Amino acid sequence: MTTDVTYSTLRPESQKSFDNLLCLDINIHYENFRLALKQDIPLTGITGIFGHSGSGKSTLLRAIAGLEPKTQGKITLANKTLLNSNGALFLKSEQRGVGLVFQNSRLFPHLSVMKNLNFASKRCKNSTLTLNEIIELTGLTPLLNTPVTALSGGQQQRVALARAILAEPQLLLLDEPLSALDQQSKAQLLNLITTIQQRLSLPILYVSHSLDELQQVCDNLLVLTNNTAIMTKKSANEHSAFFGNIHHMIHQLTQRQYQAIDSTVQGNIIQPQTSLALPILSTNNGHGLAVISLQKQQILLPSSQLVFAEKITAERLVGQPLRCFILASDISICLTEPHNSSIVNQLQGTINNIKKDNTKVLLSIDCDAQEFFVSISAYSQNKLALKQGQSVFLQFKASAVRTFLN
Ligand SMILES: Nc1ncnc2c1ncn2[C@@H]1O[C@H](COP(=O)(O)OP(=O)(O)OP(=O)(O)O)[C@@H](O)[C@H]1O
Repeated sequence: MTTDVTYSTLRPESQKSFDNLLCLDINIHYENFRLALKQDIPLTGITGIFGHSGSGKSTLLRAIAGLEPKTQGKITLANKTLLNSNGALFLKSEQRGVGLVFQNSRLFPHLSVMKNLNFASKRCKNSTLTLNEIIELTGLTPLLNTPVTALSGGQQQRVALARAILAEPQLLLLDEPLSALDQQSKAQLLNLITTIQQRLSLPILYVSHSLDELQQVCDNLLVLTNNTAIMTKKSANEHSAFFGNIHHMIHQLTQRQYQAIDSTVQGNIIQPQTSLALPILSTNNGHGLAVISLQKQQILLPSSQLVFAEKITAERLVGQPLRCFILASDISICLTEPHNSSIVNQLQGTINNIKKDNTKVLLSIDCDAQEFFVSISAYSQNKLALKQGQSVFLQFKASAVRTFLN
């Protein structure tokens, strides 16, 4: 059976400003797989690429990097044509201005860190940063004489990142860069990736099948899915729904899991959840709990969840947005304000929408203009006679508020 994957966005040509866009209009066909993608991606911040295993994430990065000779169509990067198969133009990988870091760092194993970097810097110069500045930025100074085979996975990935940015790419592609690392190294490397993006104003495309990871660092999300029922719909909105702000896209994916679509739909790809980026009011309320703020209400979570931003002092964390998520299954509903409960988070909200899926119900609830998702059984919905427009209380433990570290 051929897996036919078609992605499209329908923005009128006249409304495009190409200067700051990666424009993709491509077709890649293997014996059992076809990827068709029309999508413009802004060249700002970090864009996550998410999807099922086999949905074409790595193939897409390879096509952009010029490593996929079967790519048909057109790719332009800020007005520079990388590929135009009609005009028989296929820029070589090294001419594209695109850096690529894979899951495995692919360094020269017989050389030290410094020799790996020297080798790269002989072939390409970075006019913004010196080699020393890149070494400092990536925290490699103490490791320069170490053979790369003696480095941990996280350290090897830092060398791979340093090597990639030495070439001063216009776009950096990261293909599952954290997948071989432990949790602490993952958190450190995510910090480094964000720092690199900001210091160099370098747009990054970041492939991962970990939504937690993407939620932590991405501004936008492109979702690839071989869900032909969704992707072949004619409406422009349906198509553009697959690219957008990270939090919005996670909410879109959450809602889609409760839509009765035809049998071609593949299994669920995320756990239904509320994705948040809320300002920190306090890093510790005196009881080991941090406080983040909705407009009028507050959410408590374990202070230990703030470790992600470990280099920043507690005072500087206050006012910064914290990215976190709460699984829909971790929130319960109460009709009256719960006064005698050990559960620390109790938010008042209004039911916006109710979606049913056999025995499960997904409630979309507005709390201070923030959308929350709550999944309960159809039995509970009946018992409480929940209706659209009804005022309710959401309850969840501090530990239900998760960041990437949780
Ligand atoms: N050179 C190739 N020849 C034939 N089929 C290929 C080739 N490269 C990839 N494919 C097929 O293309 C499909 C997409 O593969 P790809 O590696 O891009 O998916 P992915 O989304 O990155 O998956 P994963 O998350 O598992 O890494 C798969 O079905 C794969 O078998």
